[in-house]
Order: sequence, then C-alpha cells, then structure tokens
Amino acid sequence: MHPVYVHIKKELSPFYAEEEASAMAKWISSDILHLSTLELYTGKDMNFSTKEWEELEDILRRLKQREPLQYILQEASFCGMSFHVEQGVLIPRPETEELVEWIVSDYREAGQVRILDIGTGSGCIPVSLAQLLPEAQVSSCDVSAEALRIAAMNVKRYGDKVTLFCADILKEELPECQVDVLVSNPPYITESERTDMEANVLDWEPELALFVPDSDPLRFYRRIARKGLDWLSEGGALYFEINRAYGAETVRMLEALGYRQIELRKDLSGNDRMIKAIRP
Ligand SMILES: C[S@@+](CC[C@H](N)C(=O)[O-])C[C@H]1O[C@@H](n2cnc3c(N)ncnc32)[C@H](O)[C@@H]1O
Repeated sequence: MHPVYVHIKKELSPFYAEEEASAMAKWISSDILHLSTLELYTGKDMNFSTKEWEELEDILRRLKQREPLQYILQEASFCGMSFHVEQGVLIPRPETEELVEWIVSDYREAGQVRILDIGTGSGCIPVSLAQLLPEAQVSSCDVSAEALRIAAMNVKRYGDKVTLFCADILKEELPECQVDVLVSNPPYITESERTDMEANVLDWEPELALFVPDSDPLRFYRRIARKGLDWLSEGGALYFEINRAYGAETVRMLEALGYRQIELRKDLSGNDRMIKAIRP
C-alpha cells in the first residue's frame, strides 16, 4: 500500500477499529490526496503540496477528536443524494432512508400528494421525498434556526422544491394545515440511553436532535399523532422513525388515538424502527 495510506492508518489506529481506520485512510488518500486506486496499491510517490499535507494533518487531528467524517467533509449521502451537513444538524442515517423508501413505494403513483415532515434537520427527508415524488408538495419544519439554515442550502441544491418553516411542534399554537402524509424522525433517545452512545455522536451531534426525557419517551410521537387527527386528510398516513425499544408502546399509543392499519416495521438490522398508521 502507498506509504501515505500506511501513515494515516497508523495515526488513526489507536482511535478507531481496524476496519474503520482502513476505510478512513482509503477515503483521505483518494478524496483529499487524489490518489488513484492503482497509486493507492502500488505508488510510492510522496509528492504532495504543502496545502495537501496541511489539510491531511488537520483532518487527522479532527478525526482523533472523534469528529464525524461527515462534519469534516461537510457532506453526507442519503438516498443516493449528497447533503450539506454541519455540526448543527443530525447526520442522516441509513434507517431514515428506509423510512423514505417506504413512503415513496406507497405514493409513487399518487400524483399531487401533500407531505409535511416534522424535524427537518439537514432536510434529508423532505428533499429526498420531493426528488423521488416529483409531483408531491413537500413542506418541513424545525424549531432549530441552525437546522433550517442548513436545510435551506440542501433545498436550494435540489431545485427549491420544499417549503421550510420554523415551528416548535410541542407548543400549543401551530399553523393550520391539511396534508396527506405526516412524516417525522423526531428526537427519540432517552436520557438513560446516553451511556450506550459513542463519543462521535454524544460530543458532536446536536442534543436538540437526539434526546427526550426518560419520563416521556413518546412525547413527540403523541403530539404529532394528536395533531395528525386534525391535519391529515381522509385516509392520510403518519410515518414515524422510532426508538427500537418503544415499538409496542408507540403502536398502543396510536391505537388509543384511533389510528388504523398500524404497521410496525424492522430496519435492515432487524430492529423495530418504523411505523405507519392511517388516520381514523
Ligand atoms: C432526529 S433529528 C432528525 C433530523 C432529520 N429529519 C433526519 O432524519 O436526519 C430531529 C429533528 O427535530 C428537531 N426538533 C427537536 N425538537 C423540536 C420541536 N420541538 N419542534 C420541531 N422540531 C424539533 C431537531 O432540531 C432535529 O432537527
């Protein structure tokens, strides 16, 4: 392997598992230092510019502090698209792609469906839905001004097809709306689950996007489902990404509100992760 790859991997090995350190070393060698695959495996030339060496040292310093690669790159991939991300927003996760795929498969033939996403973050859900369901009218809200600023960059990047607005979903006063689909990946990690979390999430991703109190883990789901009784059209559907520990409880809460055809799905890792329910 190229000596720069060996150097990067050696630097990162005390901080990351073998596989992760190798993947990062490959990524830095190809994307930052522009080595071709052939050079990566056979090259020996260390003719990098001062700027490239400085950039490499900066990236290694940040990675050693467990800063997520996506924040360093300011890019995250989601549903085959590339999203601008910064520390103020959650890095989009593969589980959320599965939620988007579920909605797309249900509404592919539906034409002008109205969709509201709650908790925009980077805008990955609404922007992907607007791209994959070209006739849909998609809007999305967040309480975080920083999230809305970053989401606006992604909305612009993909053709300005999503309406963003600021709203605190937990507050009483909310604008009136009528939609066919409500979707949300709200904060769902309980405070007591903090201890199981990796430093790269805990130290870097926004608390506002992650946590709910132990005393009320379903607070966002209950609130959105209650609003859904007014906001959803006849036959309209709710789609949630959920905490895998609360699948059964979330189903019971939706049943108690009268929702029908409730479907709990597992993600690719086999965890309860998504719920769909139809407005009563
Ligand atoms: C788990 S993140 C999801 C972000 C994005 N949808 C995704 O899937 O990557 C939850 C989002 O909900 C937002 N949020 C937290 N509390 C909120 C509230 N009371 N009202 C509206 N949005 C809120 C956070 O700012 C954050 O962007």
